[in-house]
This record gives sequence, C-alpha cells and structure tokens, in this order.
Amino acid sequence: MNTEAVLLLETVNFAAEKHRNQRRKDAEQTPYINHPIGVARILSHEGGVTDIEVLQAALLHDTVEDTDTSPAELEAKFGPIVARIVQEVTDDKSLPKQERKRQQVEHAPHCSRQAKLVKLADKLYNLRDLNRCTPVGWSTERVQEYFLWACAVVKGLRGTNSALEEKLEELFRQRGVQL
Ligand SMILES: Nc1nc2c(ncn2[C@@H]2O[C@H](COP(=O)(O)OP(=O)(O)O)[C@@H](OP(=O)(O)OP(=O)(O)O)[C@H]2O)c(=O)[nH]1
Ligand SMILES: [Mn+2]
Repeated sequence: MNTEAVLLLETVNFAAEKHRNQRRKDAEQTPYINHPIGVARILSHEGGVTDIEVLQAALLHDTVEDTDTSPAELEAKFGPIVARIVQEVTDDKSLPKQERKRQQVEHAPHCSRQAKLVKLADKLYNLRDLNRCTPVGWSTERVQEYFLWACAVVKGLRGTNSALEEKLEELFRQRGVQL
C-alpha cells in the first residue's frame, strides 16, 4: 500500500486513541474524533491540500491542547514538521480564556502557511458545527460572539487558501459579520 495512506492511518489511529474518552459539546455527545477527521477532510476535499504533513497535523491538531499528548511524543512519532504545526495551533491552556482568545487573533498572521491552513479548516468546521446545532449551555449571544472572534482570527489568515476563505466569508456574511 502507498506510504502516505499508511501514514495517515497511523495518524488517525493515534488521534482516535488520544481522544477516545472525549465528546463534542452537542446534545448528542458526538465523539470528539469526528472533529479532527472533519478538519483534515475539509483540507483535502474542499481546500485541495495534498501536503501530507498538513493533513497529519490536522488530524492531531487538538491532541496537545486537549489530551495528555506532549510535543515530544508527536515529534518522536511523526517528525519535527508535524509536531511544529501542531504546536503552532495549540493554545496555552495555562492562560485565562480571554487572553488565549486574544492571542489567537494576535498570533494568526505570524503562523506558518501550513499552520494557517489547519487554522482555517478548524474554524470552518467549528462554525459549520455551530450552524448545525448549539453546544449545550451556549446562548445565542455566545454563538454570535464566537463568529465575531473567529472572523478576527480569520482576518489574519487571509491569502492562504481561497476556496476555504470564500466558504468562511459566506458564513460570516450570513451572520452579518464583516470580514
Ligand atoms: N462549534 C462547536 N465546537 C465544539 C463542540 N464541541 C467541542 N467544541 C470545541 O469548543 C471550542 C470552542 O469553544 P470555546 O468555549 O470558544 O473554547 P474552549 O473550548 O477552548 O474553552 C473549539 O475548540 P478548538 O477546535 O480548539 O478551536 P478554537 O475555537 O479554540 O479555535 C471546538 O472544537 C461543538 O459541539 N460545537
Ligand atoms: Mn479544533
């Protein structure tokens, strides 16, 4: 079998094991792994991305932030490039939430092109998910707040992938949010 297919299976299996006990915040408690798989799929299917390291980083993008995975573990298993992309899209969970959110806006323009791709697909997935259903405990205002904040992050990611950016623009437009 081709090497890249084997590598992607190894990567998705690693992510599935790491996220095995986590669920999304929707009422149905969708398995969390649906999200990283969906982000990688947006990149390949809608973004036309074929860079294997970007697709691997998409599958792994929430492992360091949300599970016991360390950057060193990713580097040993998947190499320095994949580990670096994941590190670039990982929020510092020791910071207060407001500060974390502010840093995403501030750091977005300085990310590598590979990290920008993962961030665009992550936001596109999460915004579509918000349109699909509201997370348990979220008010309409909180949903709108997320769209506003995501728009500020996406502004700093522009010029990376026009297909993904156009789809994001349309979602913002539907919410009356100006990119
Ligand atoms: N829309 C939606 N999001 C859900 C759901 N379940 C879990 N999430 C995750 O929640 C995060 C957004 O919620 P927030 O309250 O803003 O952030 P927090 O989890 O970091 O505190 C996203 O994290 P992230 O992927 O790390 O991205 P980011 O928002 O930090 O960029 C998203 O993946 C769901 O059912 N719907
Ligand atoms: Mn994510």
